[in-house]
Amino acid sequence: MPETEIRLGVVGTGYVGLTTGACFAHMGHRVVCGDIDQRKVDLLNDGHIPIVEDGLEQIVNDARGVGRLEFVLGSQAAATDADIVFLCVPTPQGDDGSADLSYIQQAAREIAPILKPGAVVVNKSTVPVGSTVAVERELQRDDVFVVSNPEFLREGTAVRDFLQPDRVVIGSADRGAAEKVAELYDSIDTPIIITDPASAETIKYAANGFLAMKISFVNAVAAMCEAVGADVAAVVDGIGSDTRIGGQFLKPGPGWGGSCFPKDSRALVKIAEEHGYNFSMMKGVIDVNTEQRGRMIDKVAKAVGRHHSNLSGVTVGAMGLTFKAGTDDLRESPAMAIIADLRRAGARVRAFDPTTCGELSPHQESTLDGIELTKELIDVADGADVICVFTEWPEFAKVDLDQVAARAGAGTTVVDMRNLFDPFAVKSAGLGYDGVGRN
Ligand SMILES: NC(=O)c1ccc[n+]([C@@H]2O[C@H](COP(=O)([O-])OP(=O)(O)OC[C@H]3O[C@@H](n4cnc5c(N)ncnc54)[C@H](O)[C@@H]3O)[C@@H](O)[C@H]2O)c1
Ligand SMILES: O=c1ccn([C@@H]2O[C@H](COP(=O)(O)OP(=O)(O)O[C@H]3O[C@H](CO)[C@@H](O)[C@H](O)[C@H]3O)[C@@H](O)[C@H]2O)c(=O)[nH]1
Repeated sequence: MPETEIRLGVVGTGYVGLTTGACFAHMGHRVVCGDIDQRKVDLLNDGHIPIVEDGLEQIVNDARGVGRLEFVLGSQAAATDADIVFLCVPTPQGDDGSADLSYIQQAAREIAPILKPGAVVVNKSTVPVGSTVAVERELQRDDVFVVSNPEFLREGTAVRDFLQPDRVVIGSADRGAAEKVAELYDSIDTPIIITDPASAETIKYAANGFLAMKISFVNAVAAMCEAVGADVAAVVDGIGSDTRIGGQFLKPGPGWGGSCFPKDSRALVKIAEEHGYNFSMMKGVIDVNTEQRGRMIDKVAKAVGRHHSNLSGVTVGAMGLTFKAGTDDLRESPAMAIIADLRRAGARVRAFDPTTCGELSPHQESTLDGIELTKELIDVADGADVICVFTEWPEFAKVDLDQVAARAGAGTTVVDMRNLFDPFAVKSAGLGYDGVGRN
C-alpha cells in the first residue's frame, strides 16, 4: 500500500461517499468523512455500516484500525486541513425533472471559508453540465480548484467497482489539479481519462443513459418474444455474443429503477432540452420503462383473470422489494412502484425482502403503508392468489416450490419478473408460471 501525506476529505457518507472514503483509505490515503446526519456518523463511529454493501464493512474496519479513516459530523470538519475534498452529496430529481443542485451548492458554501489555499474540490456527485463552474461560483475562492470526477459504481458491487473500475474520468480546466486527483488512483490499474469538466459531466449521464437504453431495448425485445413465440434468453445469447453489442445489461425484468437511472435519464432529457436539443431517443427509453411496469401489472391481472384496474380481494405475495439484488436500497424500486399500483387496484400485498426481514431498517425511509412484511420468504405464499418475483435475490431460487404450492393453494401463478425460476420446476409443483419474454 502506498503511504501518502495527501489528506482527503469526503463530504457525504452515503453509498458513494462511504465507498469512496473507505476505498481511498484502503488504497493508503488518509481520509476524513463527514456527514450532516448525526445518526449515520454515530453508527459509523460505533463500527456499524448503515447500508448493505458487500465488502464495505471489512475495508472500513481495516482502515479505521490503522487510523486512516475517520468519521465526523458536518462538511467543515471533513474538509479542514484536506488537500482534496470530495463532494458526494445527493442530486435528487427536481420538480421539473432536472437535477436539484441545492445539496452541492450548500456543501460548497459550507466548506468555502475553511478550505486550505491550493485545495482541490472534487465533485463526485452526478451533476449537469456546467456544475463544475457553478461550484466554483459558490466557493468564491480563486485559490482553490474544482474538478469533476464522476463515479460509476453500482450498488451491491460498489467496493469492487471502485477498486477495479473500467476507467476513471477526470474533468478539469486545470491540468495540475486533474493530475493531483489522477495520482490518487495510482495504485489502480485502469485507464484514466482526463478531459474538460463539461465532457466529464456528460460522460456520466451518457453512460447511465446508454445502460438504461440497453435494458429498455431488451425489455421491448422480451415483449416481442412473447408476441412471436420466441425465447428472450436465446435471443439475448444470440445478440450478446456479438462483441459489438456485448452480453451485459441485457437482462429483461420489471424495468430499471434505483437511485440513479430514473433521475439521471430524466435529467439527461432536461439538460438536452435546456440546450435546445430534443433527445427523443432518451424519451423513448423512459417510455418503454414505464410501459414495462404496466406490462408487469397486466401479467398479475391476467394470472388472476381480472382487469388490471380491479384487483380487489386479490392477495399478492411479493418476493423482494429492493430495486435489484445485493442492496437494501428502495429508492425508485420497480417493486415499490408496481406494488403501489397493485394496491391502488385493491390488491392486498404481503412481501418479503432479505434486507427487511419483517421490518425496515431506519435507512430504508420509504412508504410501505399497507404492505405486510413477512419474516420468512415462504410466508408470502400463504393464501396468495399470485406470487410476484420482483428482485433476483439468489436465495429466492432455492425456495421449496412444493411448499410454496402447498401454502398458496391450487391455481396460484408465479409472475417471475426476473426469470429467476425454471418454468418447468414451477409448473411441476402445480403452480402457474409467467416470466418475461418466455413462452
Ligand atoms: N448510489 C449510487 O449507486 C451512485 C453511483 C454513482 C453516483 N451517484 C451519485 O452520487 C451522489 C450521491 O449519491 P448517494 O447514493 O451516495 O446518496 P446518499 O443519499 O446515499 O448519500 C448522500 C449523503 O450526503 C449527506 N449530506 C447531504 N448534505 C450534506 C452536507 N452539506 N454535508 C455533509 N453531508 C451531507 C447525506 O446526509 C447523505 O448521508 C448523487 O449525485 C448520485 O447521483 C450515486
Ligand atoms: O441487465 C440488467 C441490468 C440492470 N437492470 C436493472 O437496472 C437497474 C439499475 O441497475 P444497476 O445499474 O446494476 O444499479 P445501480 O446501482 O443503479 O448502478 C447504475 O447507476 C449508478 C449511479 O449513477 C452508476 O454509477 C452505475 O454505473 C450504474 O450501473 C436495476 O433496477 C436493475 O434491476 C436490469 O433490469 N437488467
